[in-house]
Amino acid sequence: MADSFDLVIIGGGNAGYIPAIRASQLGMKVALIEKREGGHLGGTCLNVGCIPTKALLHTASLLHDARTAEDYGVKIGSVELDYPAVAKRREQVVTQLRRGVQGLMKKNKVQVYNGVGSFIEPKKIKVETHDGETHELEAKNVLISTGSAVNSLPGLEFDGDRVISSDDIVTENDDYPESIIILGSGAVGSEFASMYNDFGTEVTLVELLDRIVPGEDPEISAALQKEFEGRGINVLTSTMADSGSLEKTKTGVKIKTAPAGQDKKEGAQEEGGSYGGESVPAGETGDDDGTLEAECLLVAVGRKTVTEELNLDVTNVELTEKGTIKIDEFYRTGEDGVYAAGDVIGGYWLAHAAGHEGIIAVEHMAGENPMPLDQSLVPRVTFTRPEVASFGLTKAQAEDEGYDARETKFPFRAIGKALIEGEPNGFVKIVVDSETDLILGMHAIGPHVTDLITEGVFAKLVEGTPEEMGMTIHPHPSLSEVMGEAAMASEGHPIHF
Ligand SMILES: Cc1cc2nc3c(=O)[nH]c(=O)nc-3n(C[C@H](O)[C@H](O)[C@H](O)COP(=O)(O)OP(=O)(O)OC[C@H]3O[C@@H](n4cnc5c(N)ncnc54)[C@H](O)[C@@H]3O)c2cc1C
Ligand SMILES: NC(=O)c1ccc[n+]([C@@H]2O[C@H](COP(=O)([O-])OP(=O)(O)OC[C@H]3O[C@@H](n4cnc5c(N)ncnc54)[C@H](O)[C@@H]3O)[C@@H](O)[C@H]2O)c1
Repeated sequence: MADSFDLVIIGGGNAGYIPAIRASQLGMKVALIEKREGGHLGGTCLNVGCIPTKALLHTASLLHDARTAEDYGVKIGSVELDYPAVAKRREQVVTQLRRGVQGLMKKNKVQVYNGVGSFIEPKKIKVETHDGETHELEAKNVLISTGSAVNSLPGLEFDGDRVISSDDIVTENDDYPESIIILGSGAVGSEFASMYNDFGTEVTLVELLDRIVPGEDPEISAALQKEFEGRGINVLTSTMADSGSLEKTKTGVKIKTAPAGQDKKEGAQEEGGSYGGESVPAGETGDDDGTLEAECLLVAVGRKTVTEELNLDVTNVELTEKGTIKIDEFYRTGEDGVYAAGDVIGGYWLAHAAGHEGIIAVEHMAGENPMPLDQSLVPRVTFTRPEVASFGLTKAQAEDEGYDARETKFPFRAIGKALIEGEPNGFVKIVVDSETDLILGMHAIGPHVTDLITEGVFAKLVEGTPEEMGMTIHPHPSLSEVMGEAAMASEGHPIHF
């Protein structure tokens, strides 16, 4: 006999377990299916994404602080990285959070199944467990949240040793490379470039487009590149790696690179680019024999959606050409009562976006009246040193959309706390509609901007103006003062610059 549920969710990442909790709060009987071995919930983000990477980046940041401690009058002596201990701590953090999510499922009476979920019929789901058991679940509604997985390029297939993915880095327990070539400078490529550079690894960052973090404001890309190069990272933009030339040697890899042709760049912009989408194949290079050599090659050119095991053919769920599931503003697919959220639908491939999308989907199922997600309110964050954060439109994008936009920039070097913390580089930009004085976007690089950006998002959410942000009293001395100053600068009266 099939078990019956108000909602069956396939995929236990942010777009799955978070809406499971919300659905339970709304009185639904919920089942959550997760295929990861060990039944670990939390998806990419908790197991191989946000959390383990940020744990590693925290160590990188501590290393940097320890190496520069003498500038602040603290003598530490020799500073060394104990990688097995770093990996152990990373795992402790991940394990503790996994337990937390498991506990939340229990608390919210969500029935968790560990196995592969697939459609038998649009409202009948099969779970095949790893030890060969099968369960059938009847569902009034289904939420597909099967997420995304690492994606390589033809000729650069992952081998876990010389040609590696982000999954390999965050599950490595013993060692880290002395040198690395990183293909792709989106969030994955740039964060690992920053981390390995702090670890002491020799890093070459190769980007097909003409600037790194190409999804960000061009001035942010230029500022990050300057910081990276100042730290000794070899940054190659407008550069194409020839996958056919890959050679695995006794000690590592060799690959040829050449200037990227315009056609390839356009392909990358259309199909991939930072924050989601499909990657473009690494093509042939020209005559220039710019051979790169390193211990390993990280391919970080975007991810692919996971839908193969779902047996979508028995439903009216449709896929786009890029393999993402087609949805409407409430995340309804083409099949009545079947919704989809998270990386599997494309858009911003970010954990916080995934969770919000899933919540809107289940609130809609429950007959609540959720507001559709405003994409311009999704903060985009990159945890490099220095950090990058943004939301909404750049000035150029705003003008393309017909706004009479004005842009103002305020530097961190005019903020006392930034000097105290030894982080004077960076700035916050605010883009405003000159006609209405409403905020259209913010773009920031510098200390803790991944935290600071939320103030701007909230101001935009409540249709606040820079005038009101400027009137908000920011504690002194704090980094948050940069937000108030940027807002006052937008009104033509910054105080400290
Ligand atoms: C290295 C890295 C770092 C990142 N850092 C950040 C960050 O700092 N901040 C941020 O916002 N985002 C970050 N992201 C992106 C973030 O991880 C994703 O946007 C987020 O995990 C998407 O959540 P999701 O639930 O849609 O998909 P996923 O997290 O991919 O979860 C999908 C789940 O579904 C399961 N599944 C798939 N098919 C089936 C099936 N048929 N049956 C049962 N289960 C199935 C999978 O095992 C998986 O657990 C990072 C990503 C990577 C790779
Ligand atoms: N801090 C965060 O929020 C965070 C961290 C990591 C990952 N993520 C998410 O995970 C997803 C995957 O990240 P990603 O960085 O792998 O993908 P991405 O799409 O963000 O960036 C891929 C980059 O690779 C470049 N590229 C494509 N083909 C190339 C080639 N052949 N050679 C060189 N460069 C090439 C693209 O131009 C682009 O800059 C993203 O959507 C991102 O939002 C988020």
